[in-house]
Amino acid sequence: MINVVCAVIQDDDGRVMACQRSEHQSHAGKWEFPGGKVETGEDPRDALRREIREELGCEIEVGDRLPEVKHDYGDVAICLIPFVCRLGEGAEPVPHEHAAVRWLEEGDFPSLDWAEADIPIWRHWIGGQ
Ligand SMILES: Nc1nc2c([nH]c(=O)n2[C@H]2C[C@H](O)[C@@H](COP(=O)(O)OP(=O)(O)OP(=O)(O)O)O2)c(=O)[nH]1
Repeated sequence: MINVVCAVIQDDDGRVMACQRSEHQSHAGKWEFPGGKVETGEDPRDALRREIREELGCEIEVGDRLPEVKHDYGDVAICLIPFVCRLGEGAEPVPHEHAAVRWLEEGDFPSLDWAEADIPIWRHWIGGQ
C-alpha cells in the first residue's frame, strides 16, 4: 500500500482546485487533487508542500486532515490522505505536470471524470459543506 497525500485547495469563494492528469502519467485524463507519494520517513504535510511546489510551483498552507481513502487499482493499492489547504500569500499556481487545472464549485464535481480513489473525498467534501 502506497501512501499518497493530496491537497483540497480552497479559495476565498469556497471553490476547490482540481487537476487533470496528463498523457504521460498513469490514469491519464483523470481528474484528481494535486499531490503525490509520501517518501519513506517524510512527514505527510511536508510531502504535500513538496509535491505542490513541484507540480504547481507555489506554496500552500496545509490545514486539517480529512478521512483517508484506501483504493486498490489492481496494479497498485494506495492510501490517499487528503488535507484541506489554502494557497500561500501571493501564490499563483502554474501546472507543470498536469494537463489542466480548474476551480470547481460544488455542482461541478460530479461532471468530471475522477480518479476512482478521489470520489469519496469530494463526496465527503460536498457533504460537509
Ligand atoms: N497525486 C494524486 N495521486 C492520486 C490521486 N488519486 C489517485 O488515485 N492517485 C494515484 C495516482 C498514482 O497512482 C498515485 C500517486 O502518484 P503520483 O501522483 O506521485 O504519480 P506519478 O505519476 O509520479 O506516479 P505513477 O502512478 O505514474 O507511478 O496515486 C490524487 O488525488 N492525487
